[in-house]
Amino acid sequence: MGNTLLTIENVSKVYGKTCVLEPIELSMKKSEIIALCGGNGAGKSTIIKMVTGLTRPTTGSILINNLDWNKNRIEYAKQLGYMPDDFHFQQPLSVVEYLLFYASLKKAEKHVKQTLDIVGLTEKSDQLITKLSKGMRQRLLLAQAIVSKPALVLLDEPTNGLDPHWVDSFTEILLSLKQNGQGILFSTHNLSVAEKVADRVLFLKNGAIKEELNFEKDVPRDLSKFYKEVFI
Ligand SMILES: Nc1ncnc2c1ncn2[C@@H]1O[C@H](COP(=O)(O)OP(=O)(O)OP(=O)(O)O)[C@@H](O)[C@H]1O
Repeated sequence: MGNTLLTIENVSKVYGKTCVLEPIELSMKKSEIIALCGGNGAGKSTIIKMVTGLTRPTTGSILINNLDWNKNRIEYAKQLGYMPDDFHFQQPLSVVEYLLFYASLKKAEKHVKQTLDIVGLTEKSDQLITKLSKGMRQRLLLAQAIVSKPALVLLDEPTNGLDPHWVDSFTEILLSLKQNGQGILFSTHNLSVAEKVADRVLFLKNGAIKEELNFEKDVPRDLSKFYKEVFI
């Protein structure tokens, strides 16, 4: 259990009469990066939202650092940072005010300046968040997810809207989080990002994990070829 960060056991999700996620099992180590890939509606966001605690699983259990959301939500929440796939900023806050607010929830105000620097938003600190471009919004959402240096970083489609420079920087940011001992579970349609950073890639289809590639076991990193052969 010592090196285990996340344990997902027999977790499924049913909405009404529709099963959108078959029971899955996943054990993730500290410092591990896992990418969830698969077509639209495959179940990637559902998994991530269940790990955050925002959506409850229909069956099964999820533990982060051996903590159970059902038993201690506050300690559970402290373990994670979450970047949603879409978020519409409505509050009349500046970039730095927004990040300070989220940082204060986790007593991480001292990391705000450094985090704005990491995501390249220092110069935009005083800009209203409602006036940010899509890519800048994404970078602010990433900042919000990593500012408290959580043990587990959950990112839903983090590279959506990022320009090529920031896609590259994003991969570097993830690798530096890994170096810090943080684990990352993220969903992506960007197979080259998954290839570059992930230790493991899980391929989902119709609410089930169909394939898993473990790069630690020397699988060649050509996901687009693999994806075409298996999924199209
Ligand atoms: N609140 C909900 N009520 C009913 N069905 C839902 C709800 N949220 C998601 N679903 C369904 O669950 C399935 C999986 O959705 P999910 O958002 O997890 O897919 P995804 O793999 O993240 O897709 P995408 O790549 O399009 O973001 C879809 O069929 C979706 O319609």
